[in-house]
Amino acid sequence: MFELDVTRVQGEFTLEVDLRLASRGVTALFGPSGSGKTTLLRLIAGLDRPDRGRIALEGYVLCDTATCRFVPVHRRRLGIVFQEARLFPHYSVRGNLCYGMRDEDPAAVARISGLLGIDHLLTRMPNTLSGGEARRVAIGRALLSSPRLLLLDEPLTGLDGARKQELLEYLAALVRDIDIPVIFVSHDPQELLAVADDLVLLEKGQVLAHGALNEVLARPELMSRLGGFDISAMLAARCHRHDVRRQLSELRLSDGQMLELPTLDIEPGQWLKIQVRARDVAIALEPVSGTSIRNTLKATITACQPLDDMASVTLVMLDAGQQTLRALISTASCEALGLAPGMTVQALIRAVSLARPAAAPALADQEVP
Ligand SMILES: Nc1ncnc2c1ncn2[C@@H]1O[C@H](COP(=O)(O)OP(=O)(O)OP(=O)(O)O)[C@@H](O)[C@H]1O
Repeated sequence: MFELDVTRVQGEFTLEVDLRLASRGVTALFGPSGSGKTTLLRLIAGLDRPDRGRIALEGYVLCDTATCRFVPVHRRRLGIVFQEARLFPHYSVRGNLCYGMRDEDPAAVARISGLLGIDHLLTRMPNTLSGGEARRVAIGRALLSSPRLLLLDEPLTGLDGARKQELLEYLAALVRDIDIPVIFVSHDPQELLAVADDLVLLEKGQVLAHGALNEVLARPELMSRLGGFDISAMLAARCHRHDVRRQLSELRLSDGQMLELPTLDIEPGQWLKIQVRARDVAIALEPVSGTSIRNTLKATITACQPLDDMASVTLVMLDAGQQTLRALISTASCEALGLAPGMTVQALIRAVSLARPAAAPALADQEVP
């Protein structure tokens, strides 16, 4: 477990955070500009000291003001990747990758460079690399130093669309392969949806919410604070087949229900997560015909909750084959249909609204529901 219980005052601003993060997986730090993300990252890295508090990783204390313990940045064994790659210009890519390794381990270099797609760059010098390639090398170097924790501070910022997408794909695959906690700071909801397991929402130096990404995204009281996220659900589904003529992919949920969406680049048989935005889900009491909506899922209502900041809109929580789905409908419709927990309804979802989060990889076996 990664324990963070720190306070730091900077002028008018106070960061006050008390968090327990998982030992594995990606925790996204999200919050508006000035909410304290960088301040927190600098405390974890050991670039600044808290005024009060303790930071411990798997019981190893990095900092504790009560006992005056402070492990300096170079002895924390953290992998840190900033917005800019900061490679050593006089070392080759291989030299950069091996820089922080205690003993050179060709098998580890081969594994990480394979995962990051930089095998062909190993003899090149940093000034010959593109921005995206240099970031991949920086991430590889951070990982090969056998860190206890990986800190990624907006590692994709400033890359153009194609390079960003490419690096996101490598990153999404990589973070599933490593066995240390990863803290990922980003302003971009699509990046976080692709790589994060958990989300910490910061505001004015305080933790407003912390939990599994899917659960935090579903909390109606956070809707206005989550900016670009929208309320959504992530459904795990298996690619059943592709219909080339109609340019659609058919997916099946674990209970056998089917979804159709524009063709996905995934092999039949593979599992993946699909983002379903609550505002793209409508509800009917009975199966409907004569509609353009291609997807109908039978679901049970588990809760109906008007939004705190918009009472004319109700969030309906649904259970579809033991997966949570959400629908945002008008409170007037909710009342007119008499919707209530326990009712079985039809959730209608437009095919074109369904999306696989950018670069989200196929699910690993242990993630399949
Ligand atoms: N040295 C300092 N002295 C006084 N205030 C500071 C100092 N450094 C940062 N702050 C303030 O602390 C607050 C948190 O800043 P921080 O950089 O952690 O935010 P952030 O969430 O990373 O923002 P961004 O998304 O814009 O990078 C801001 O109000 C900032 O002005």
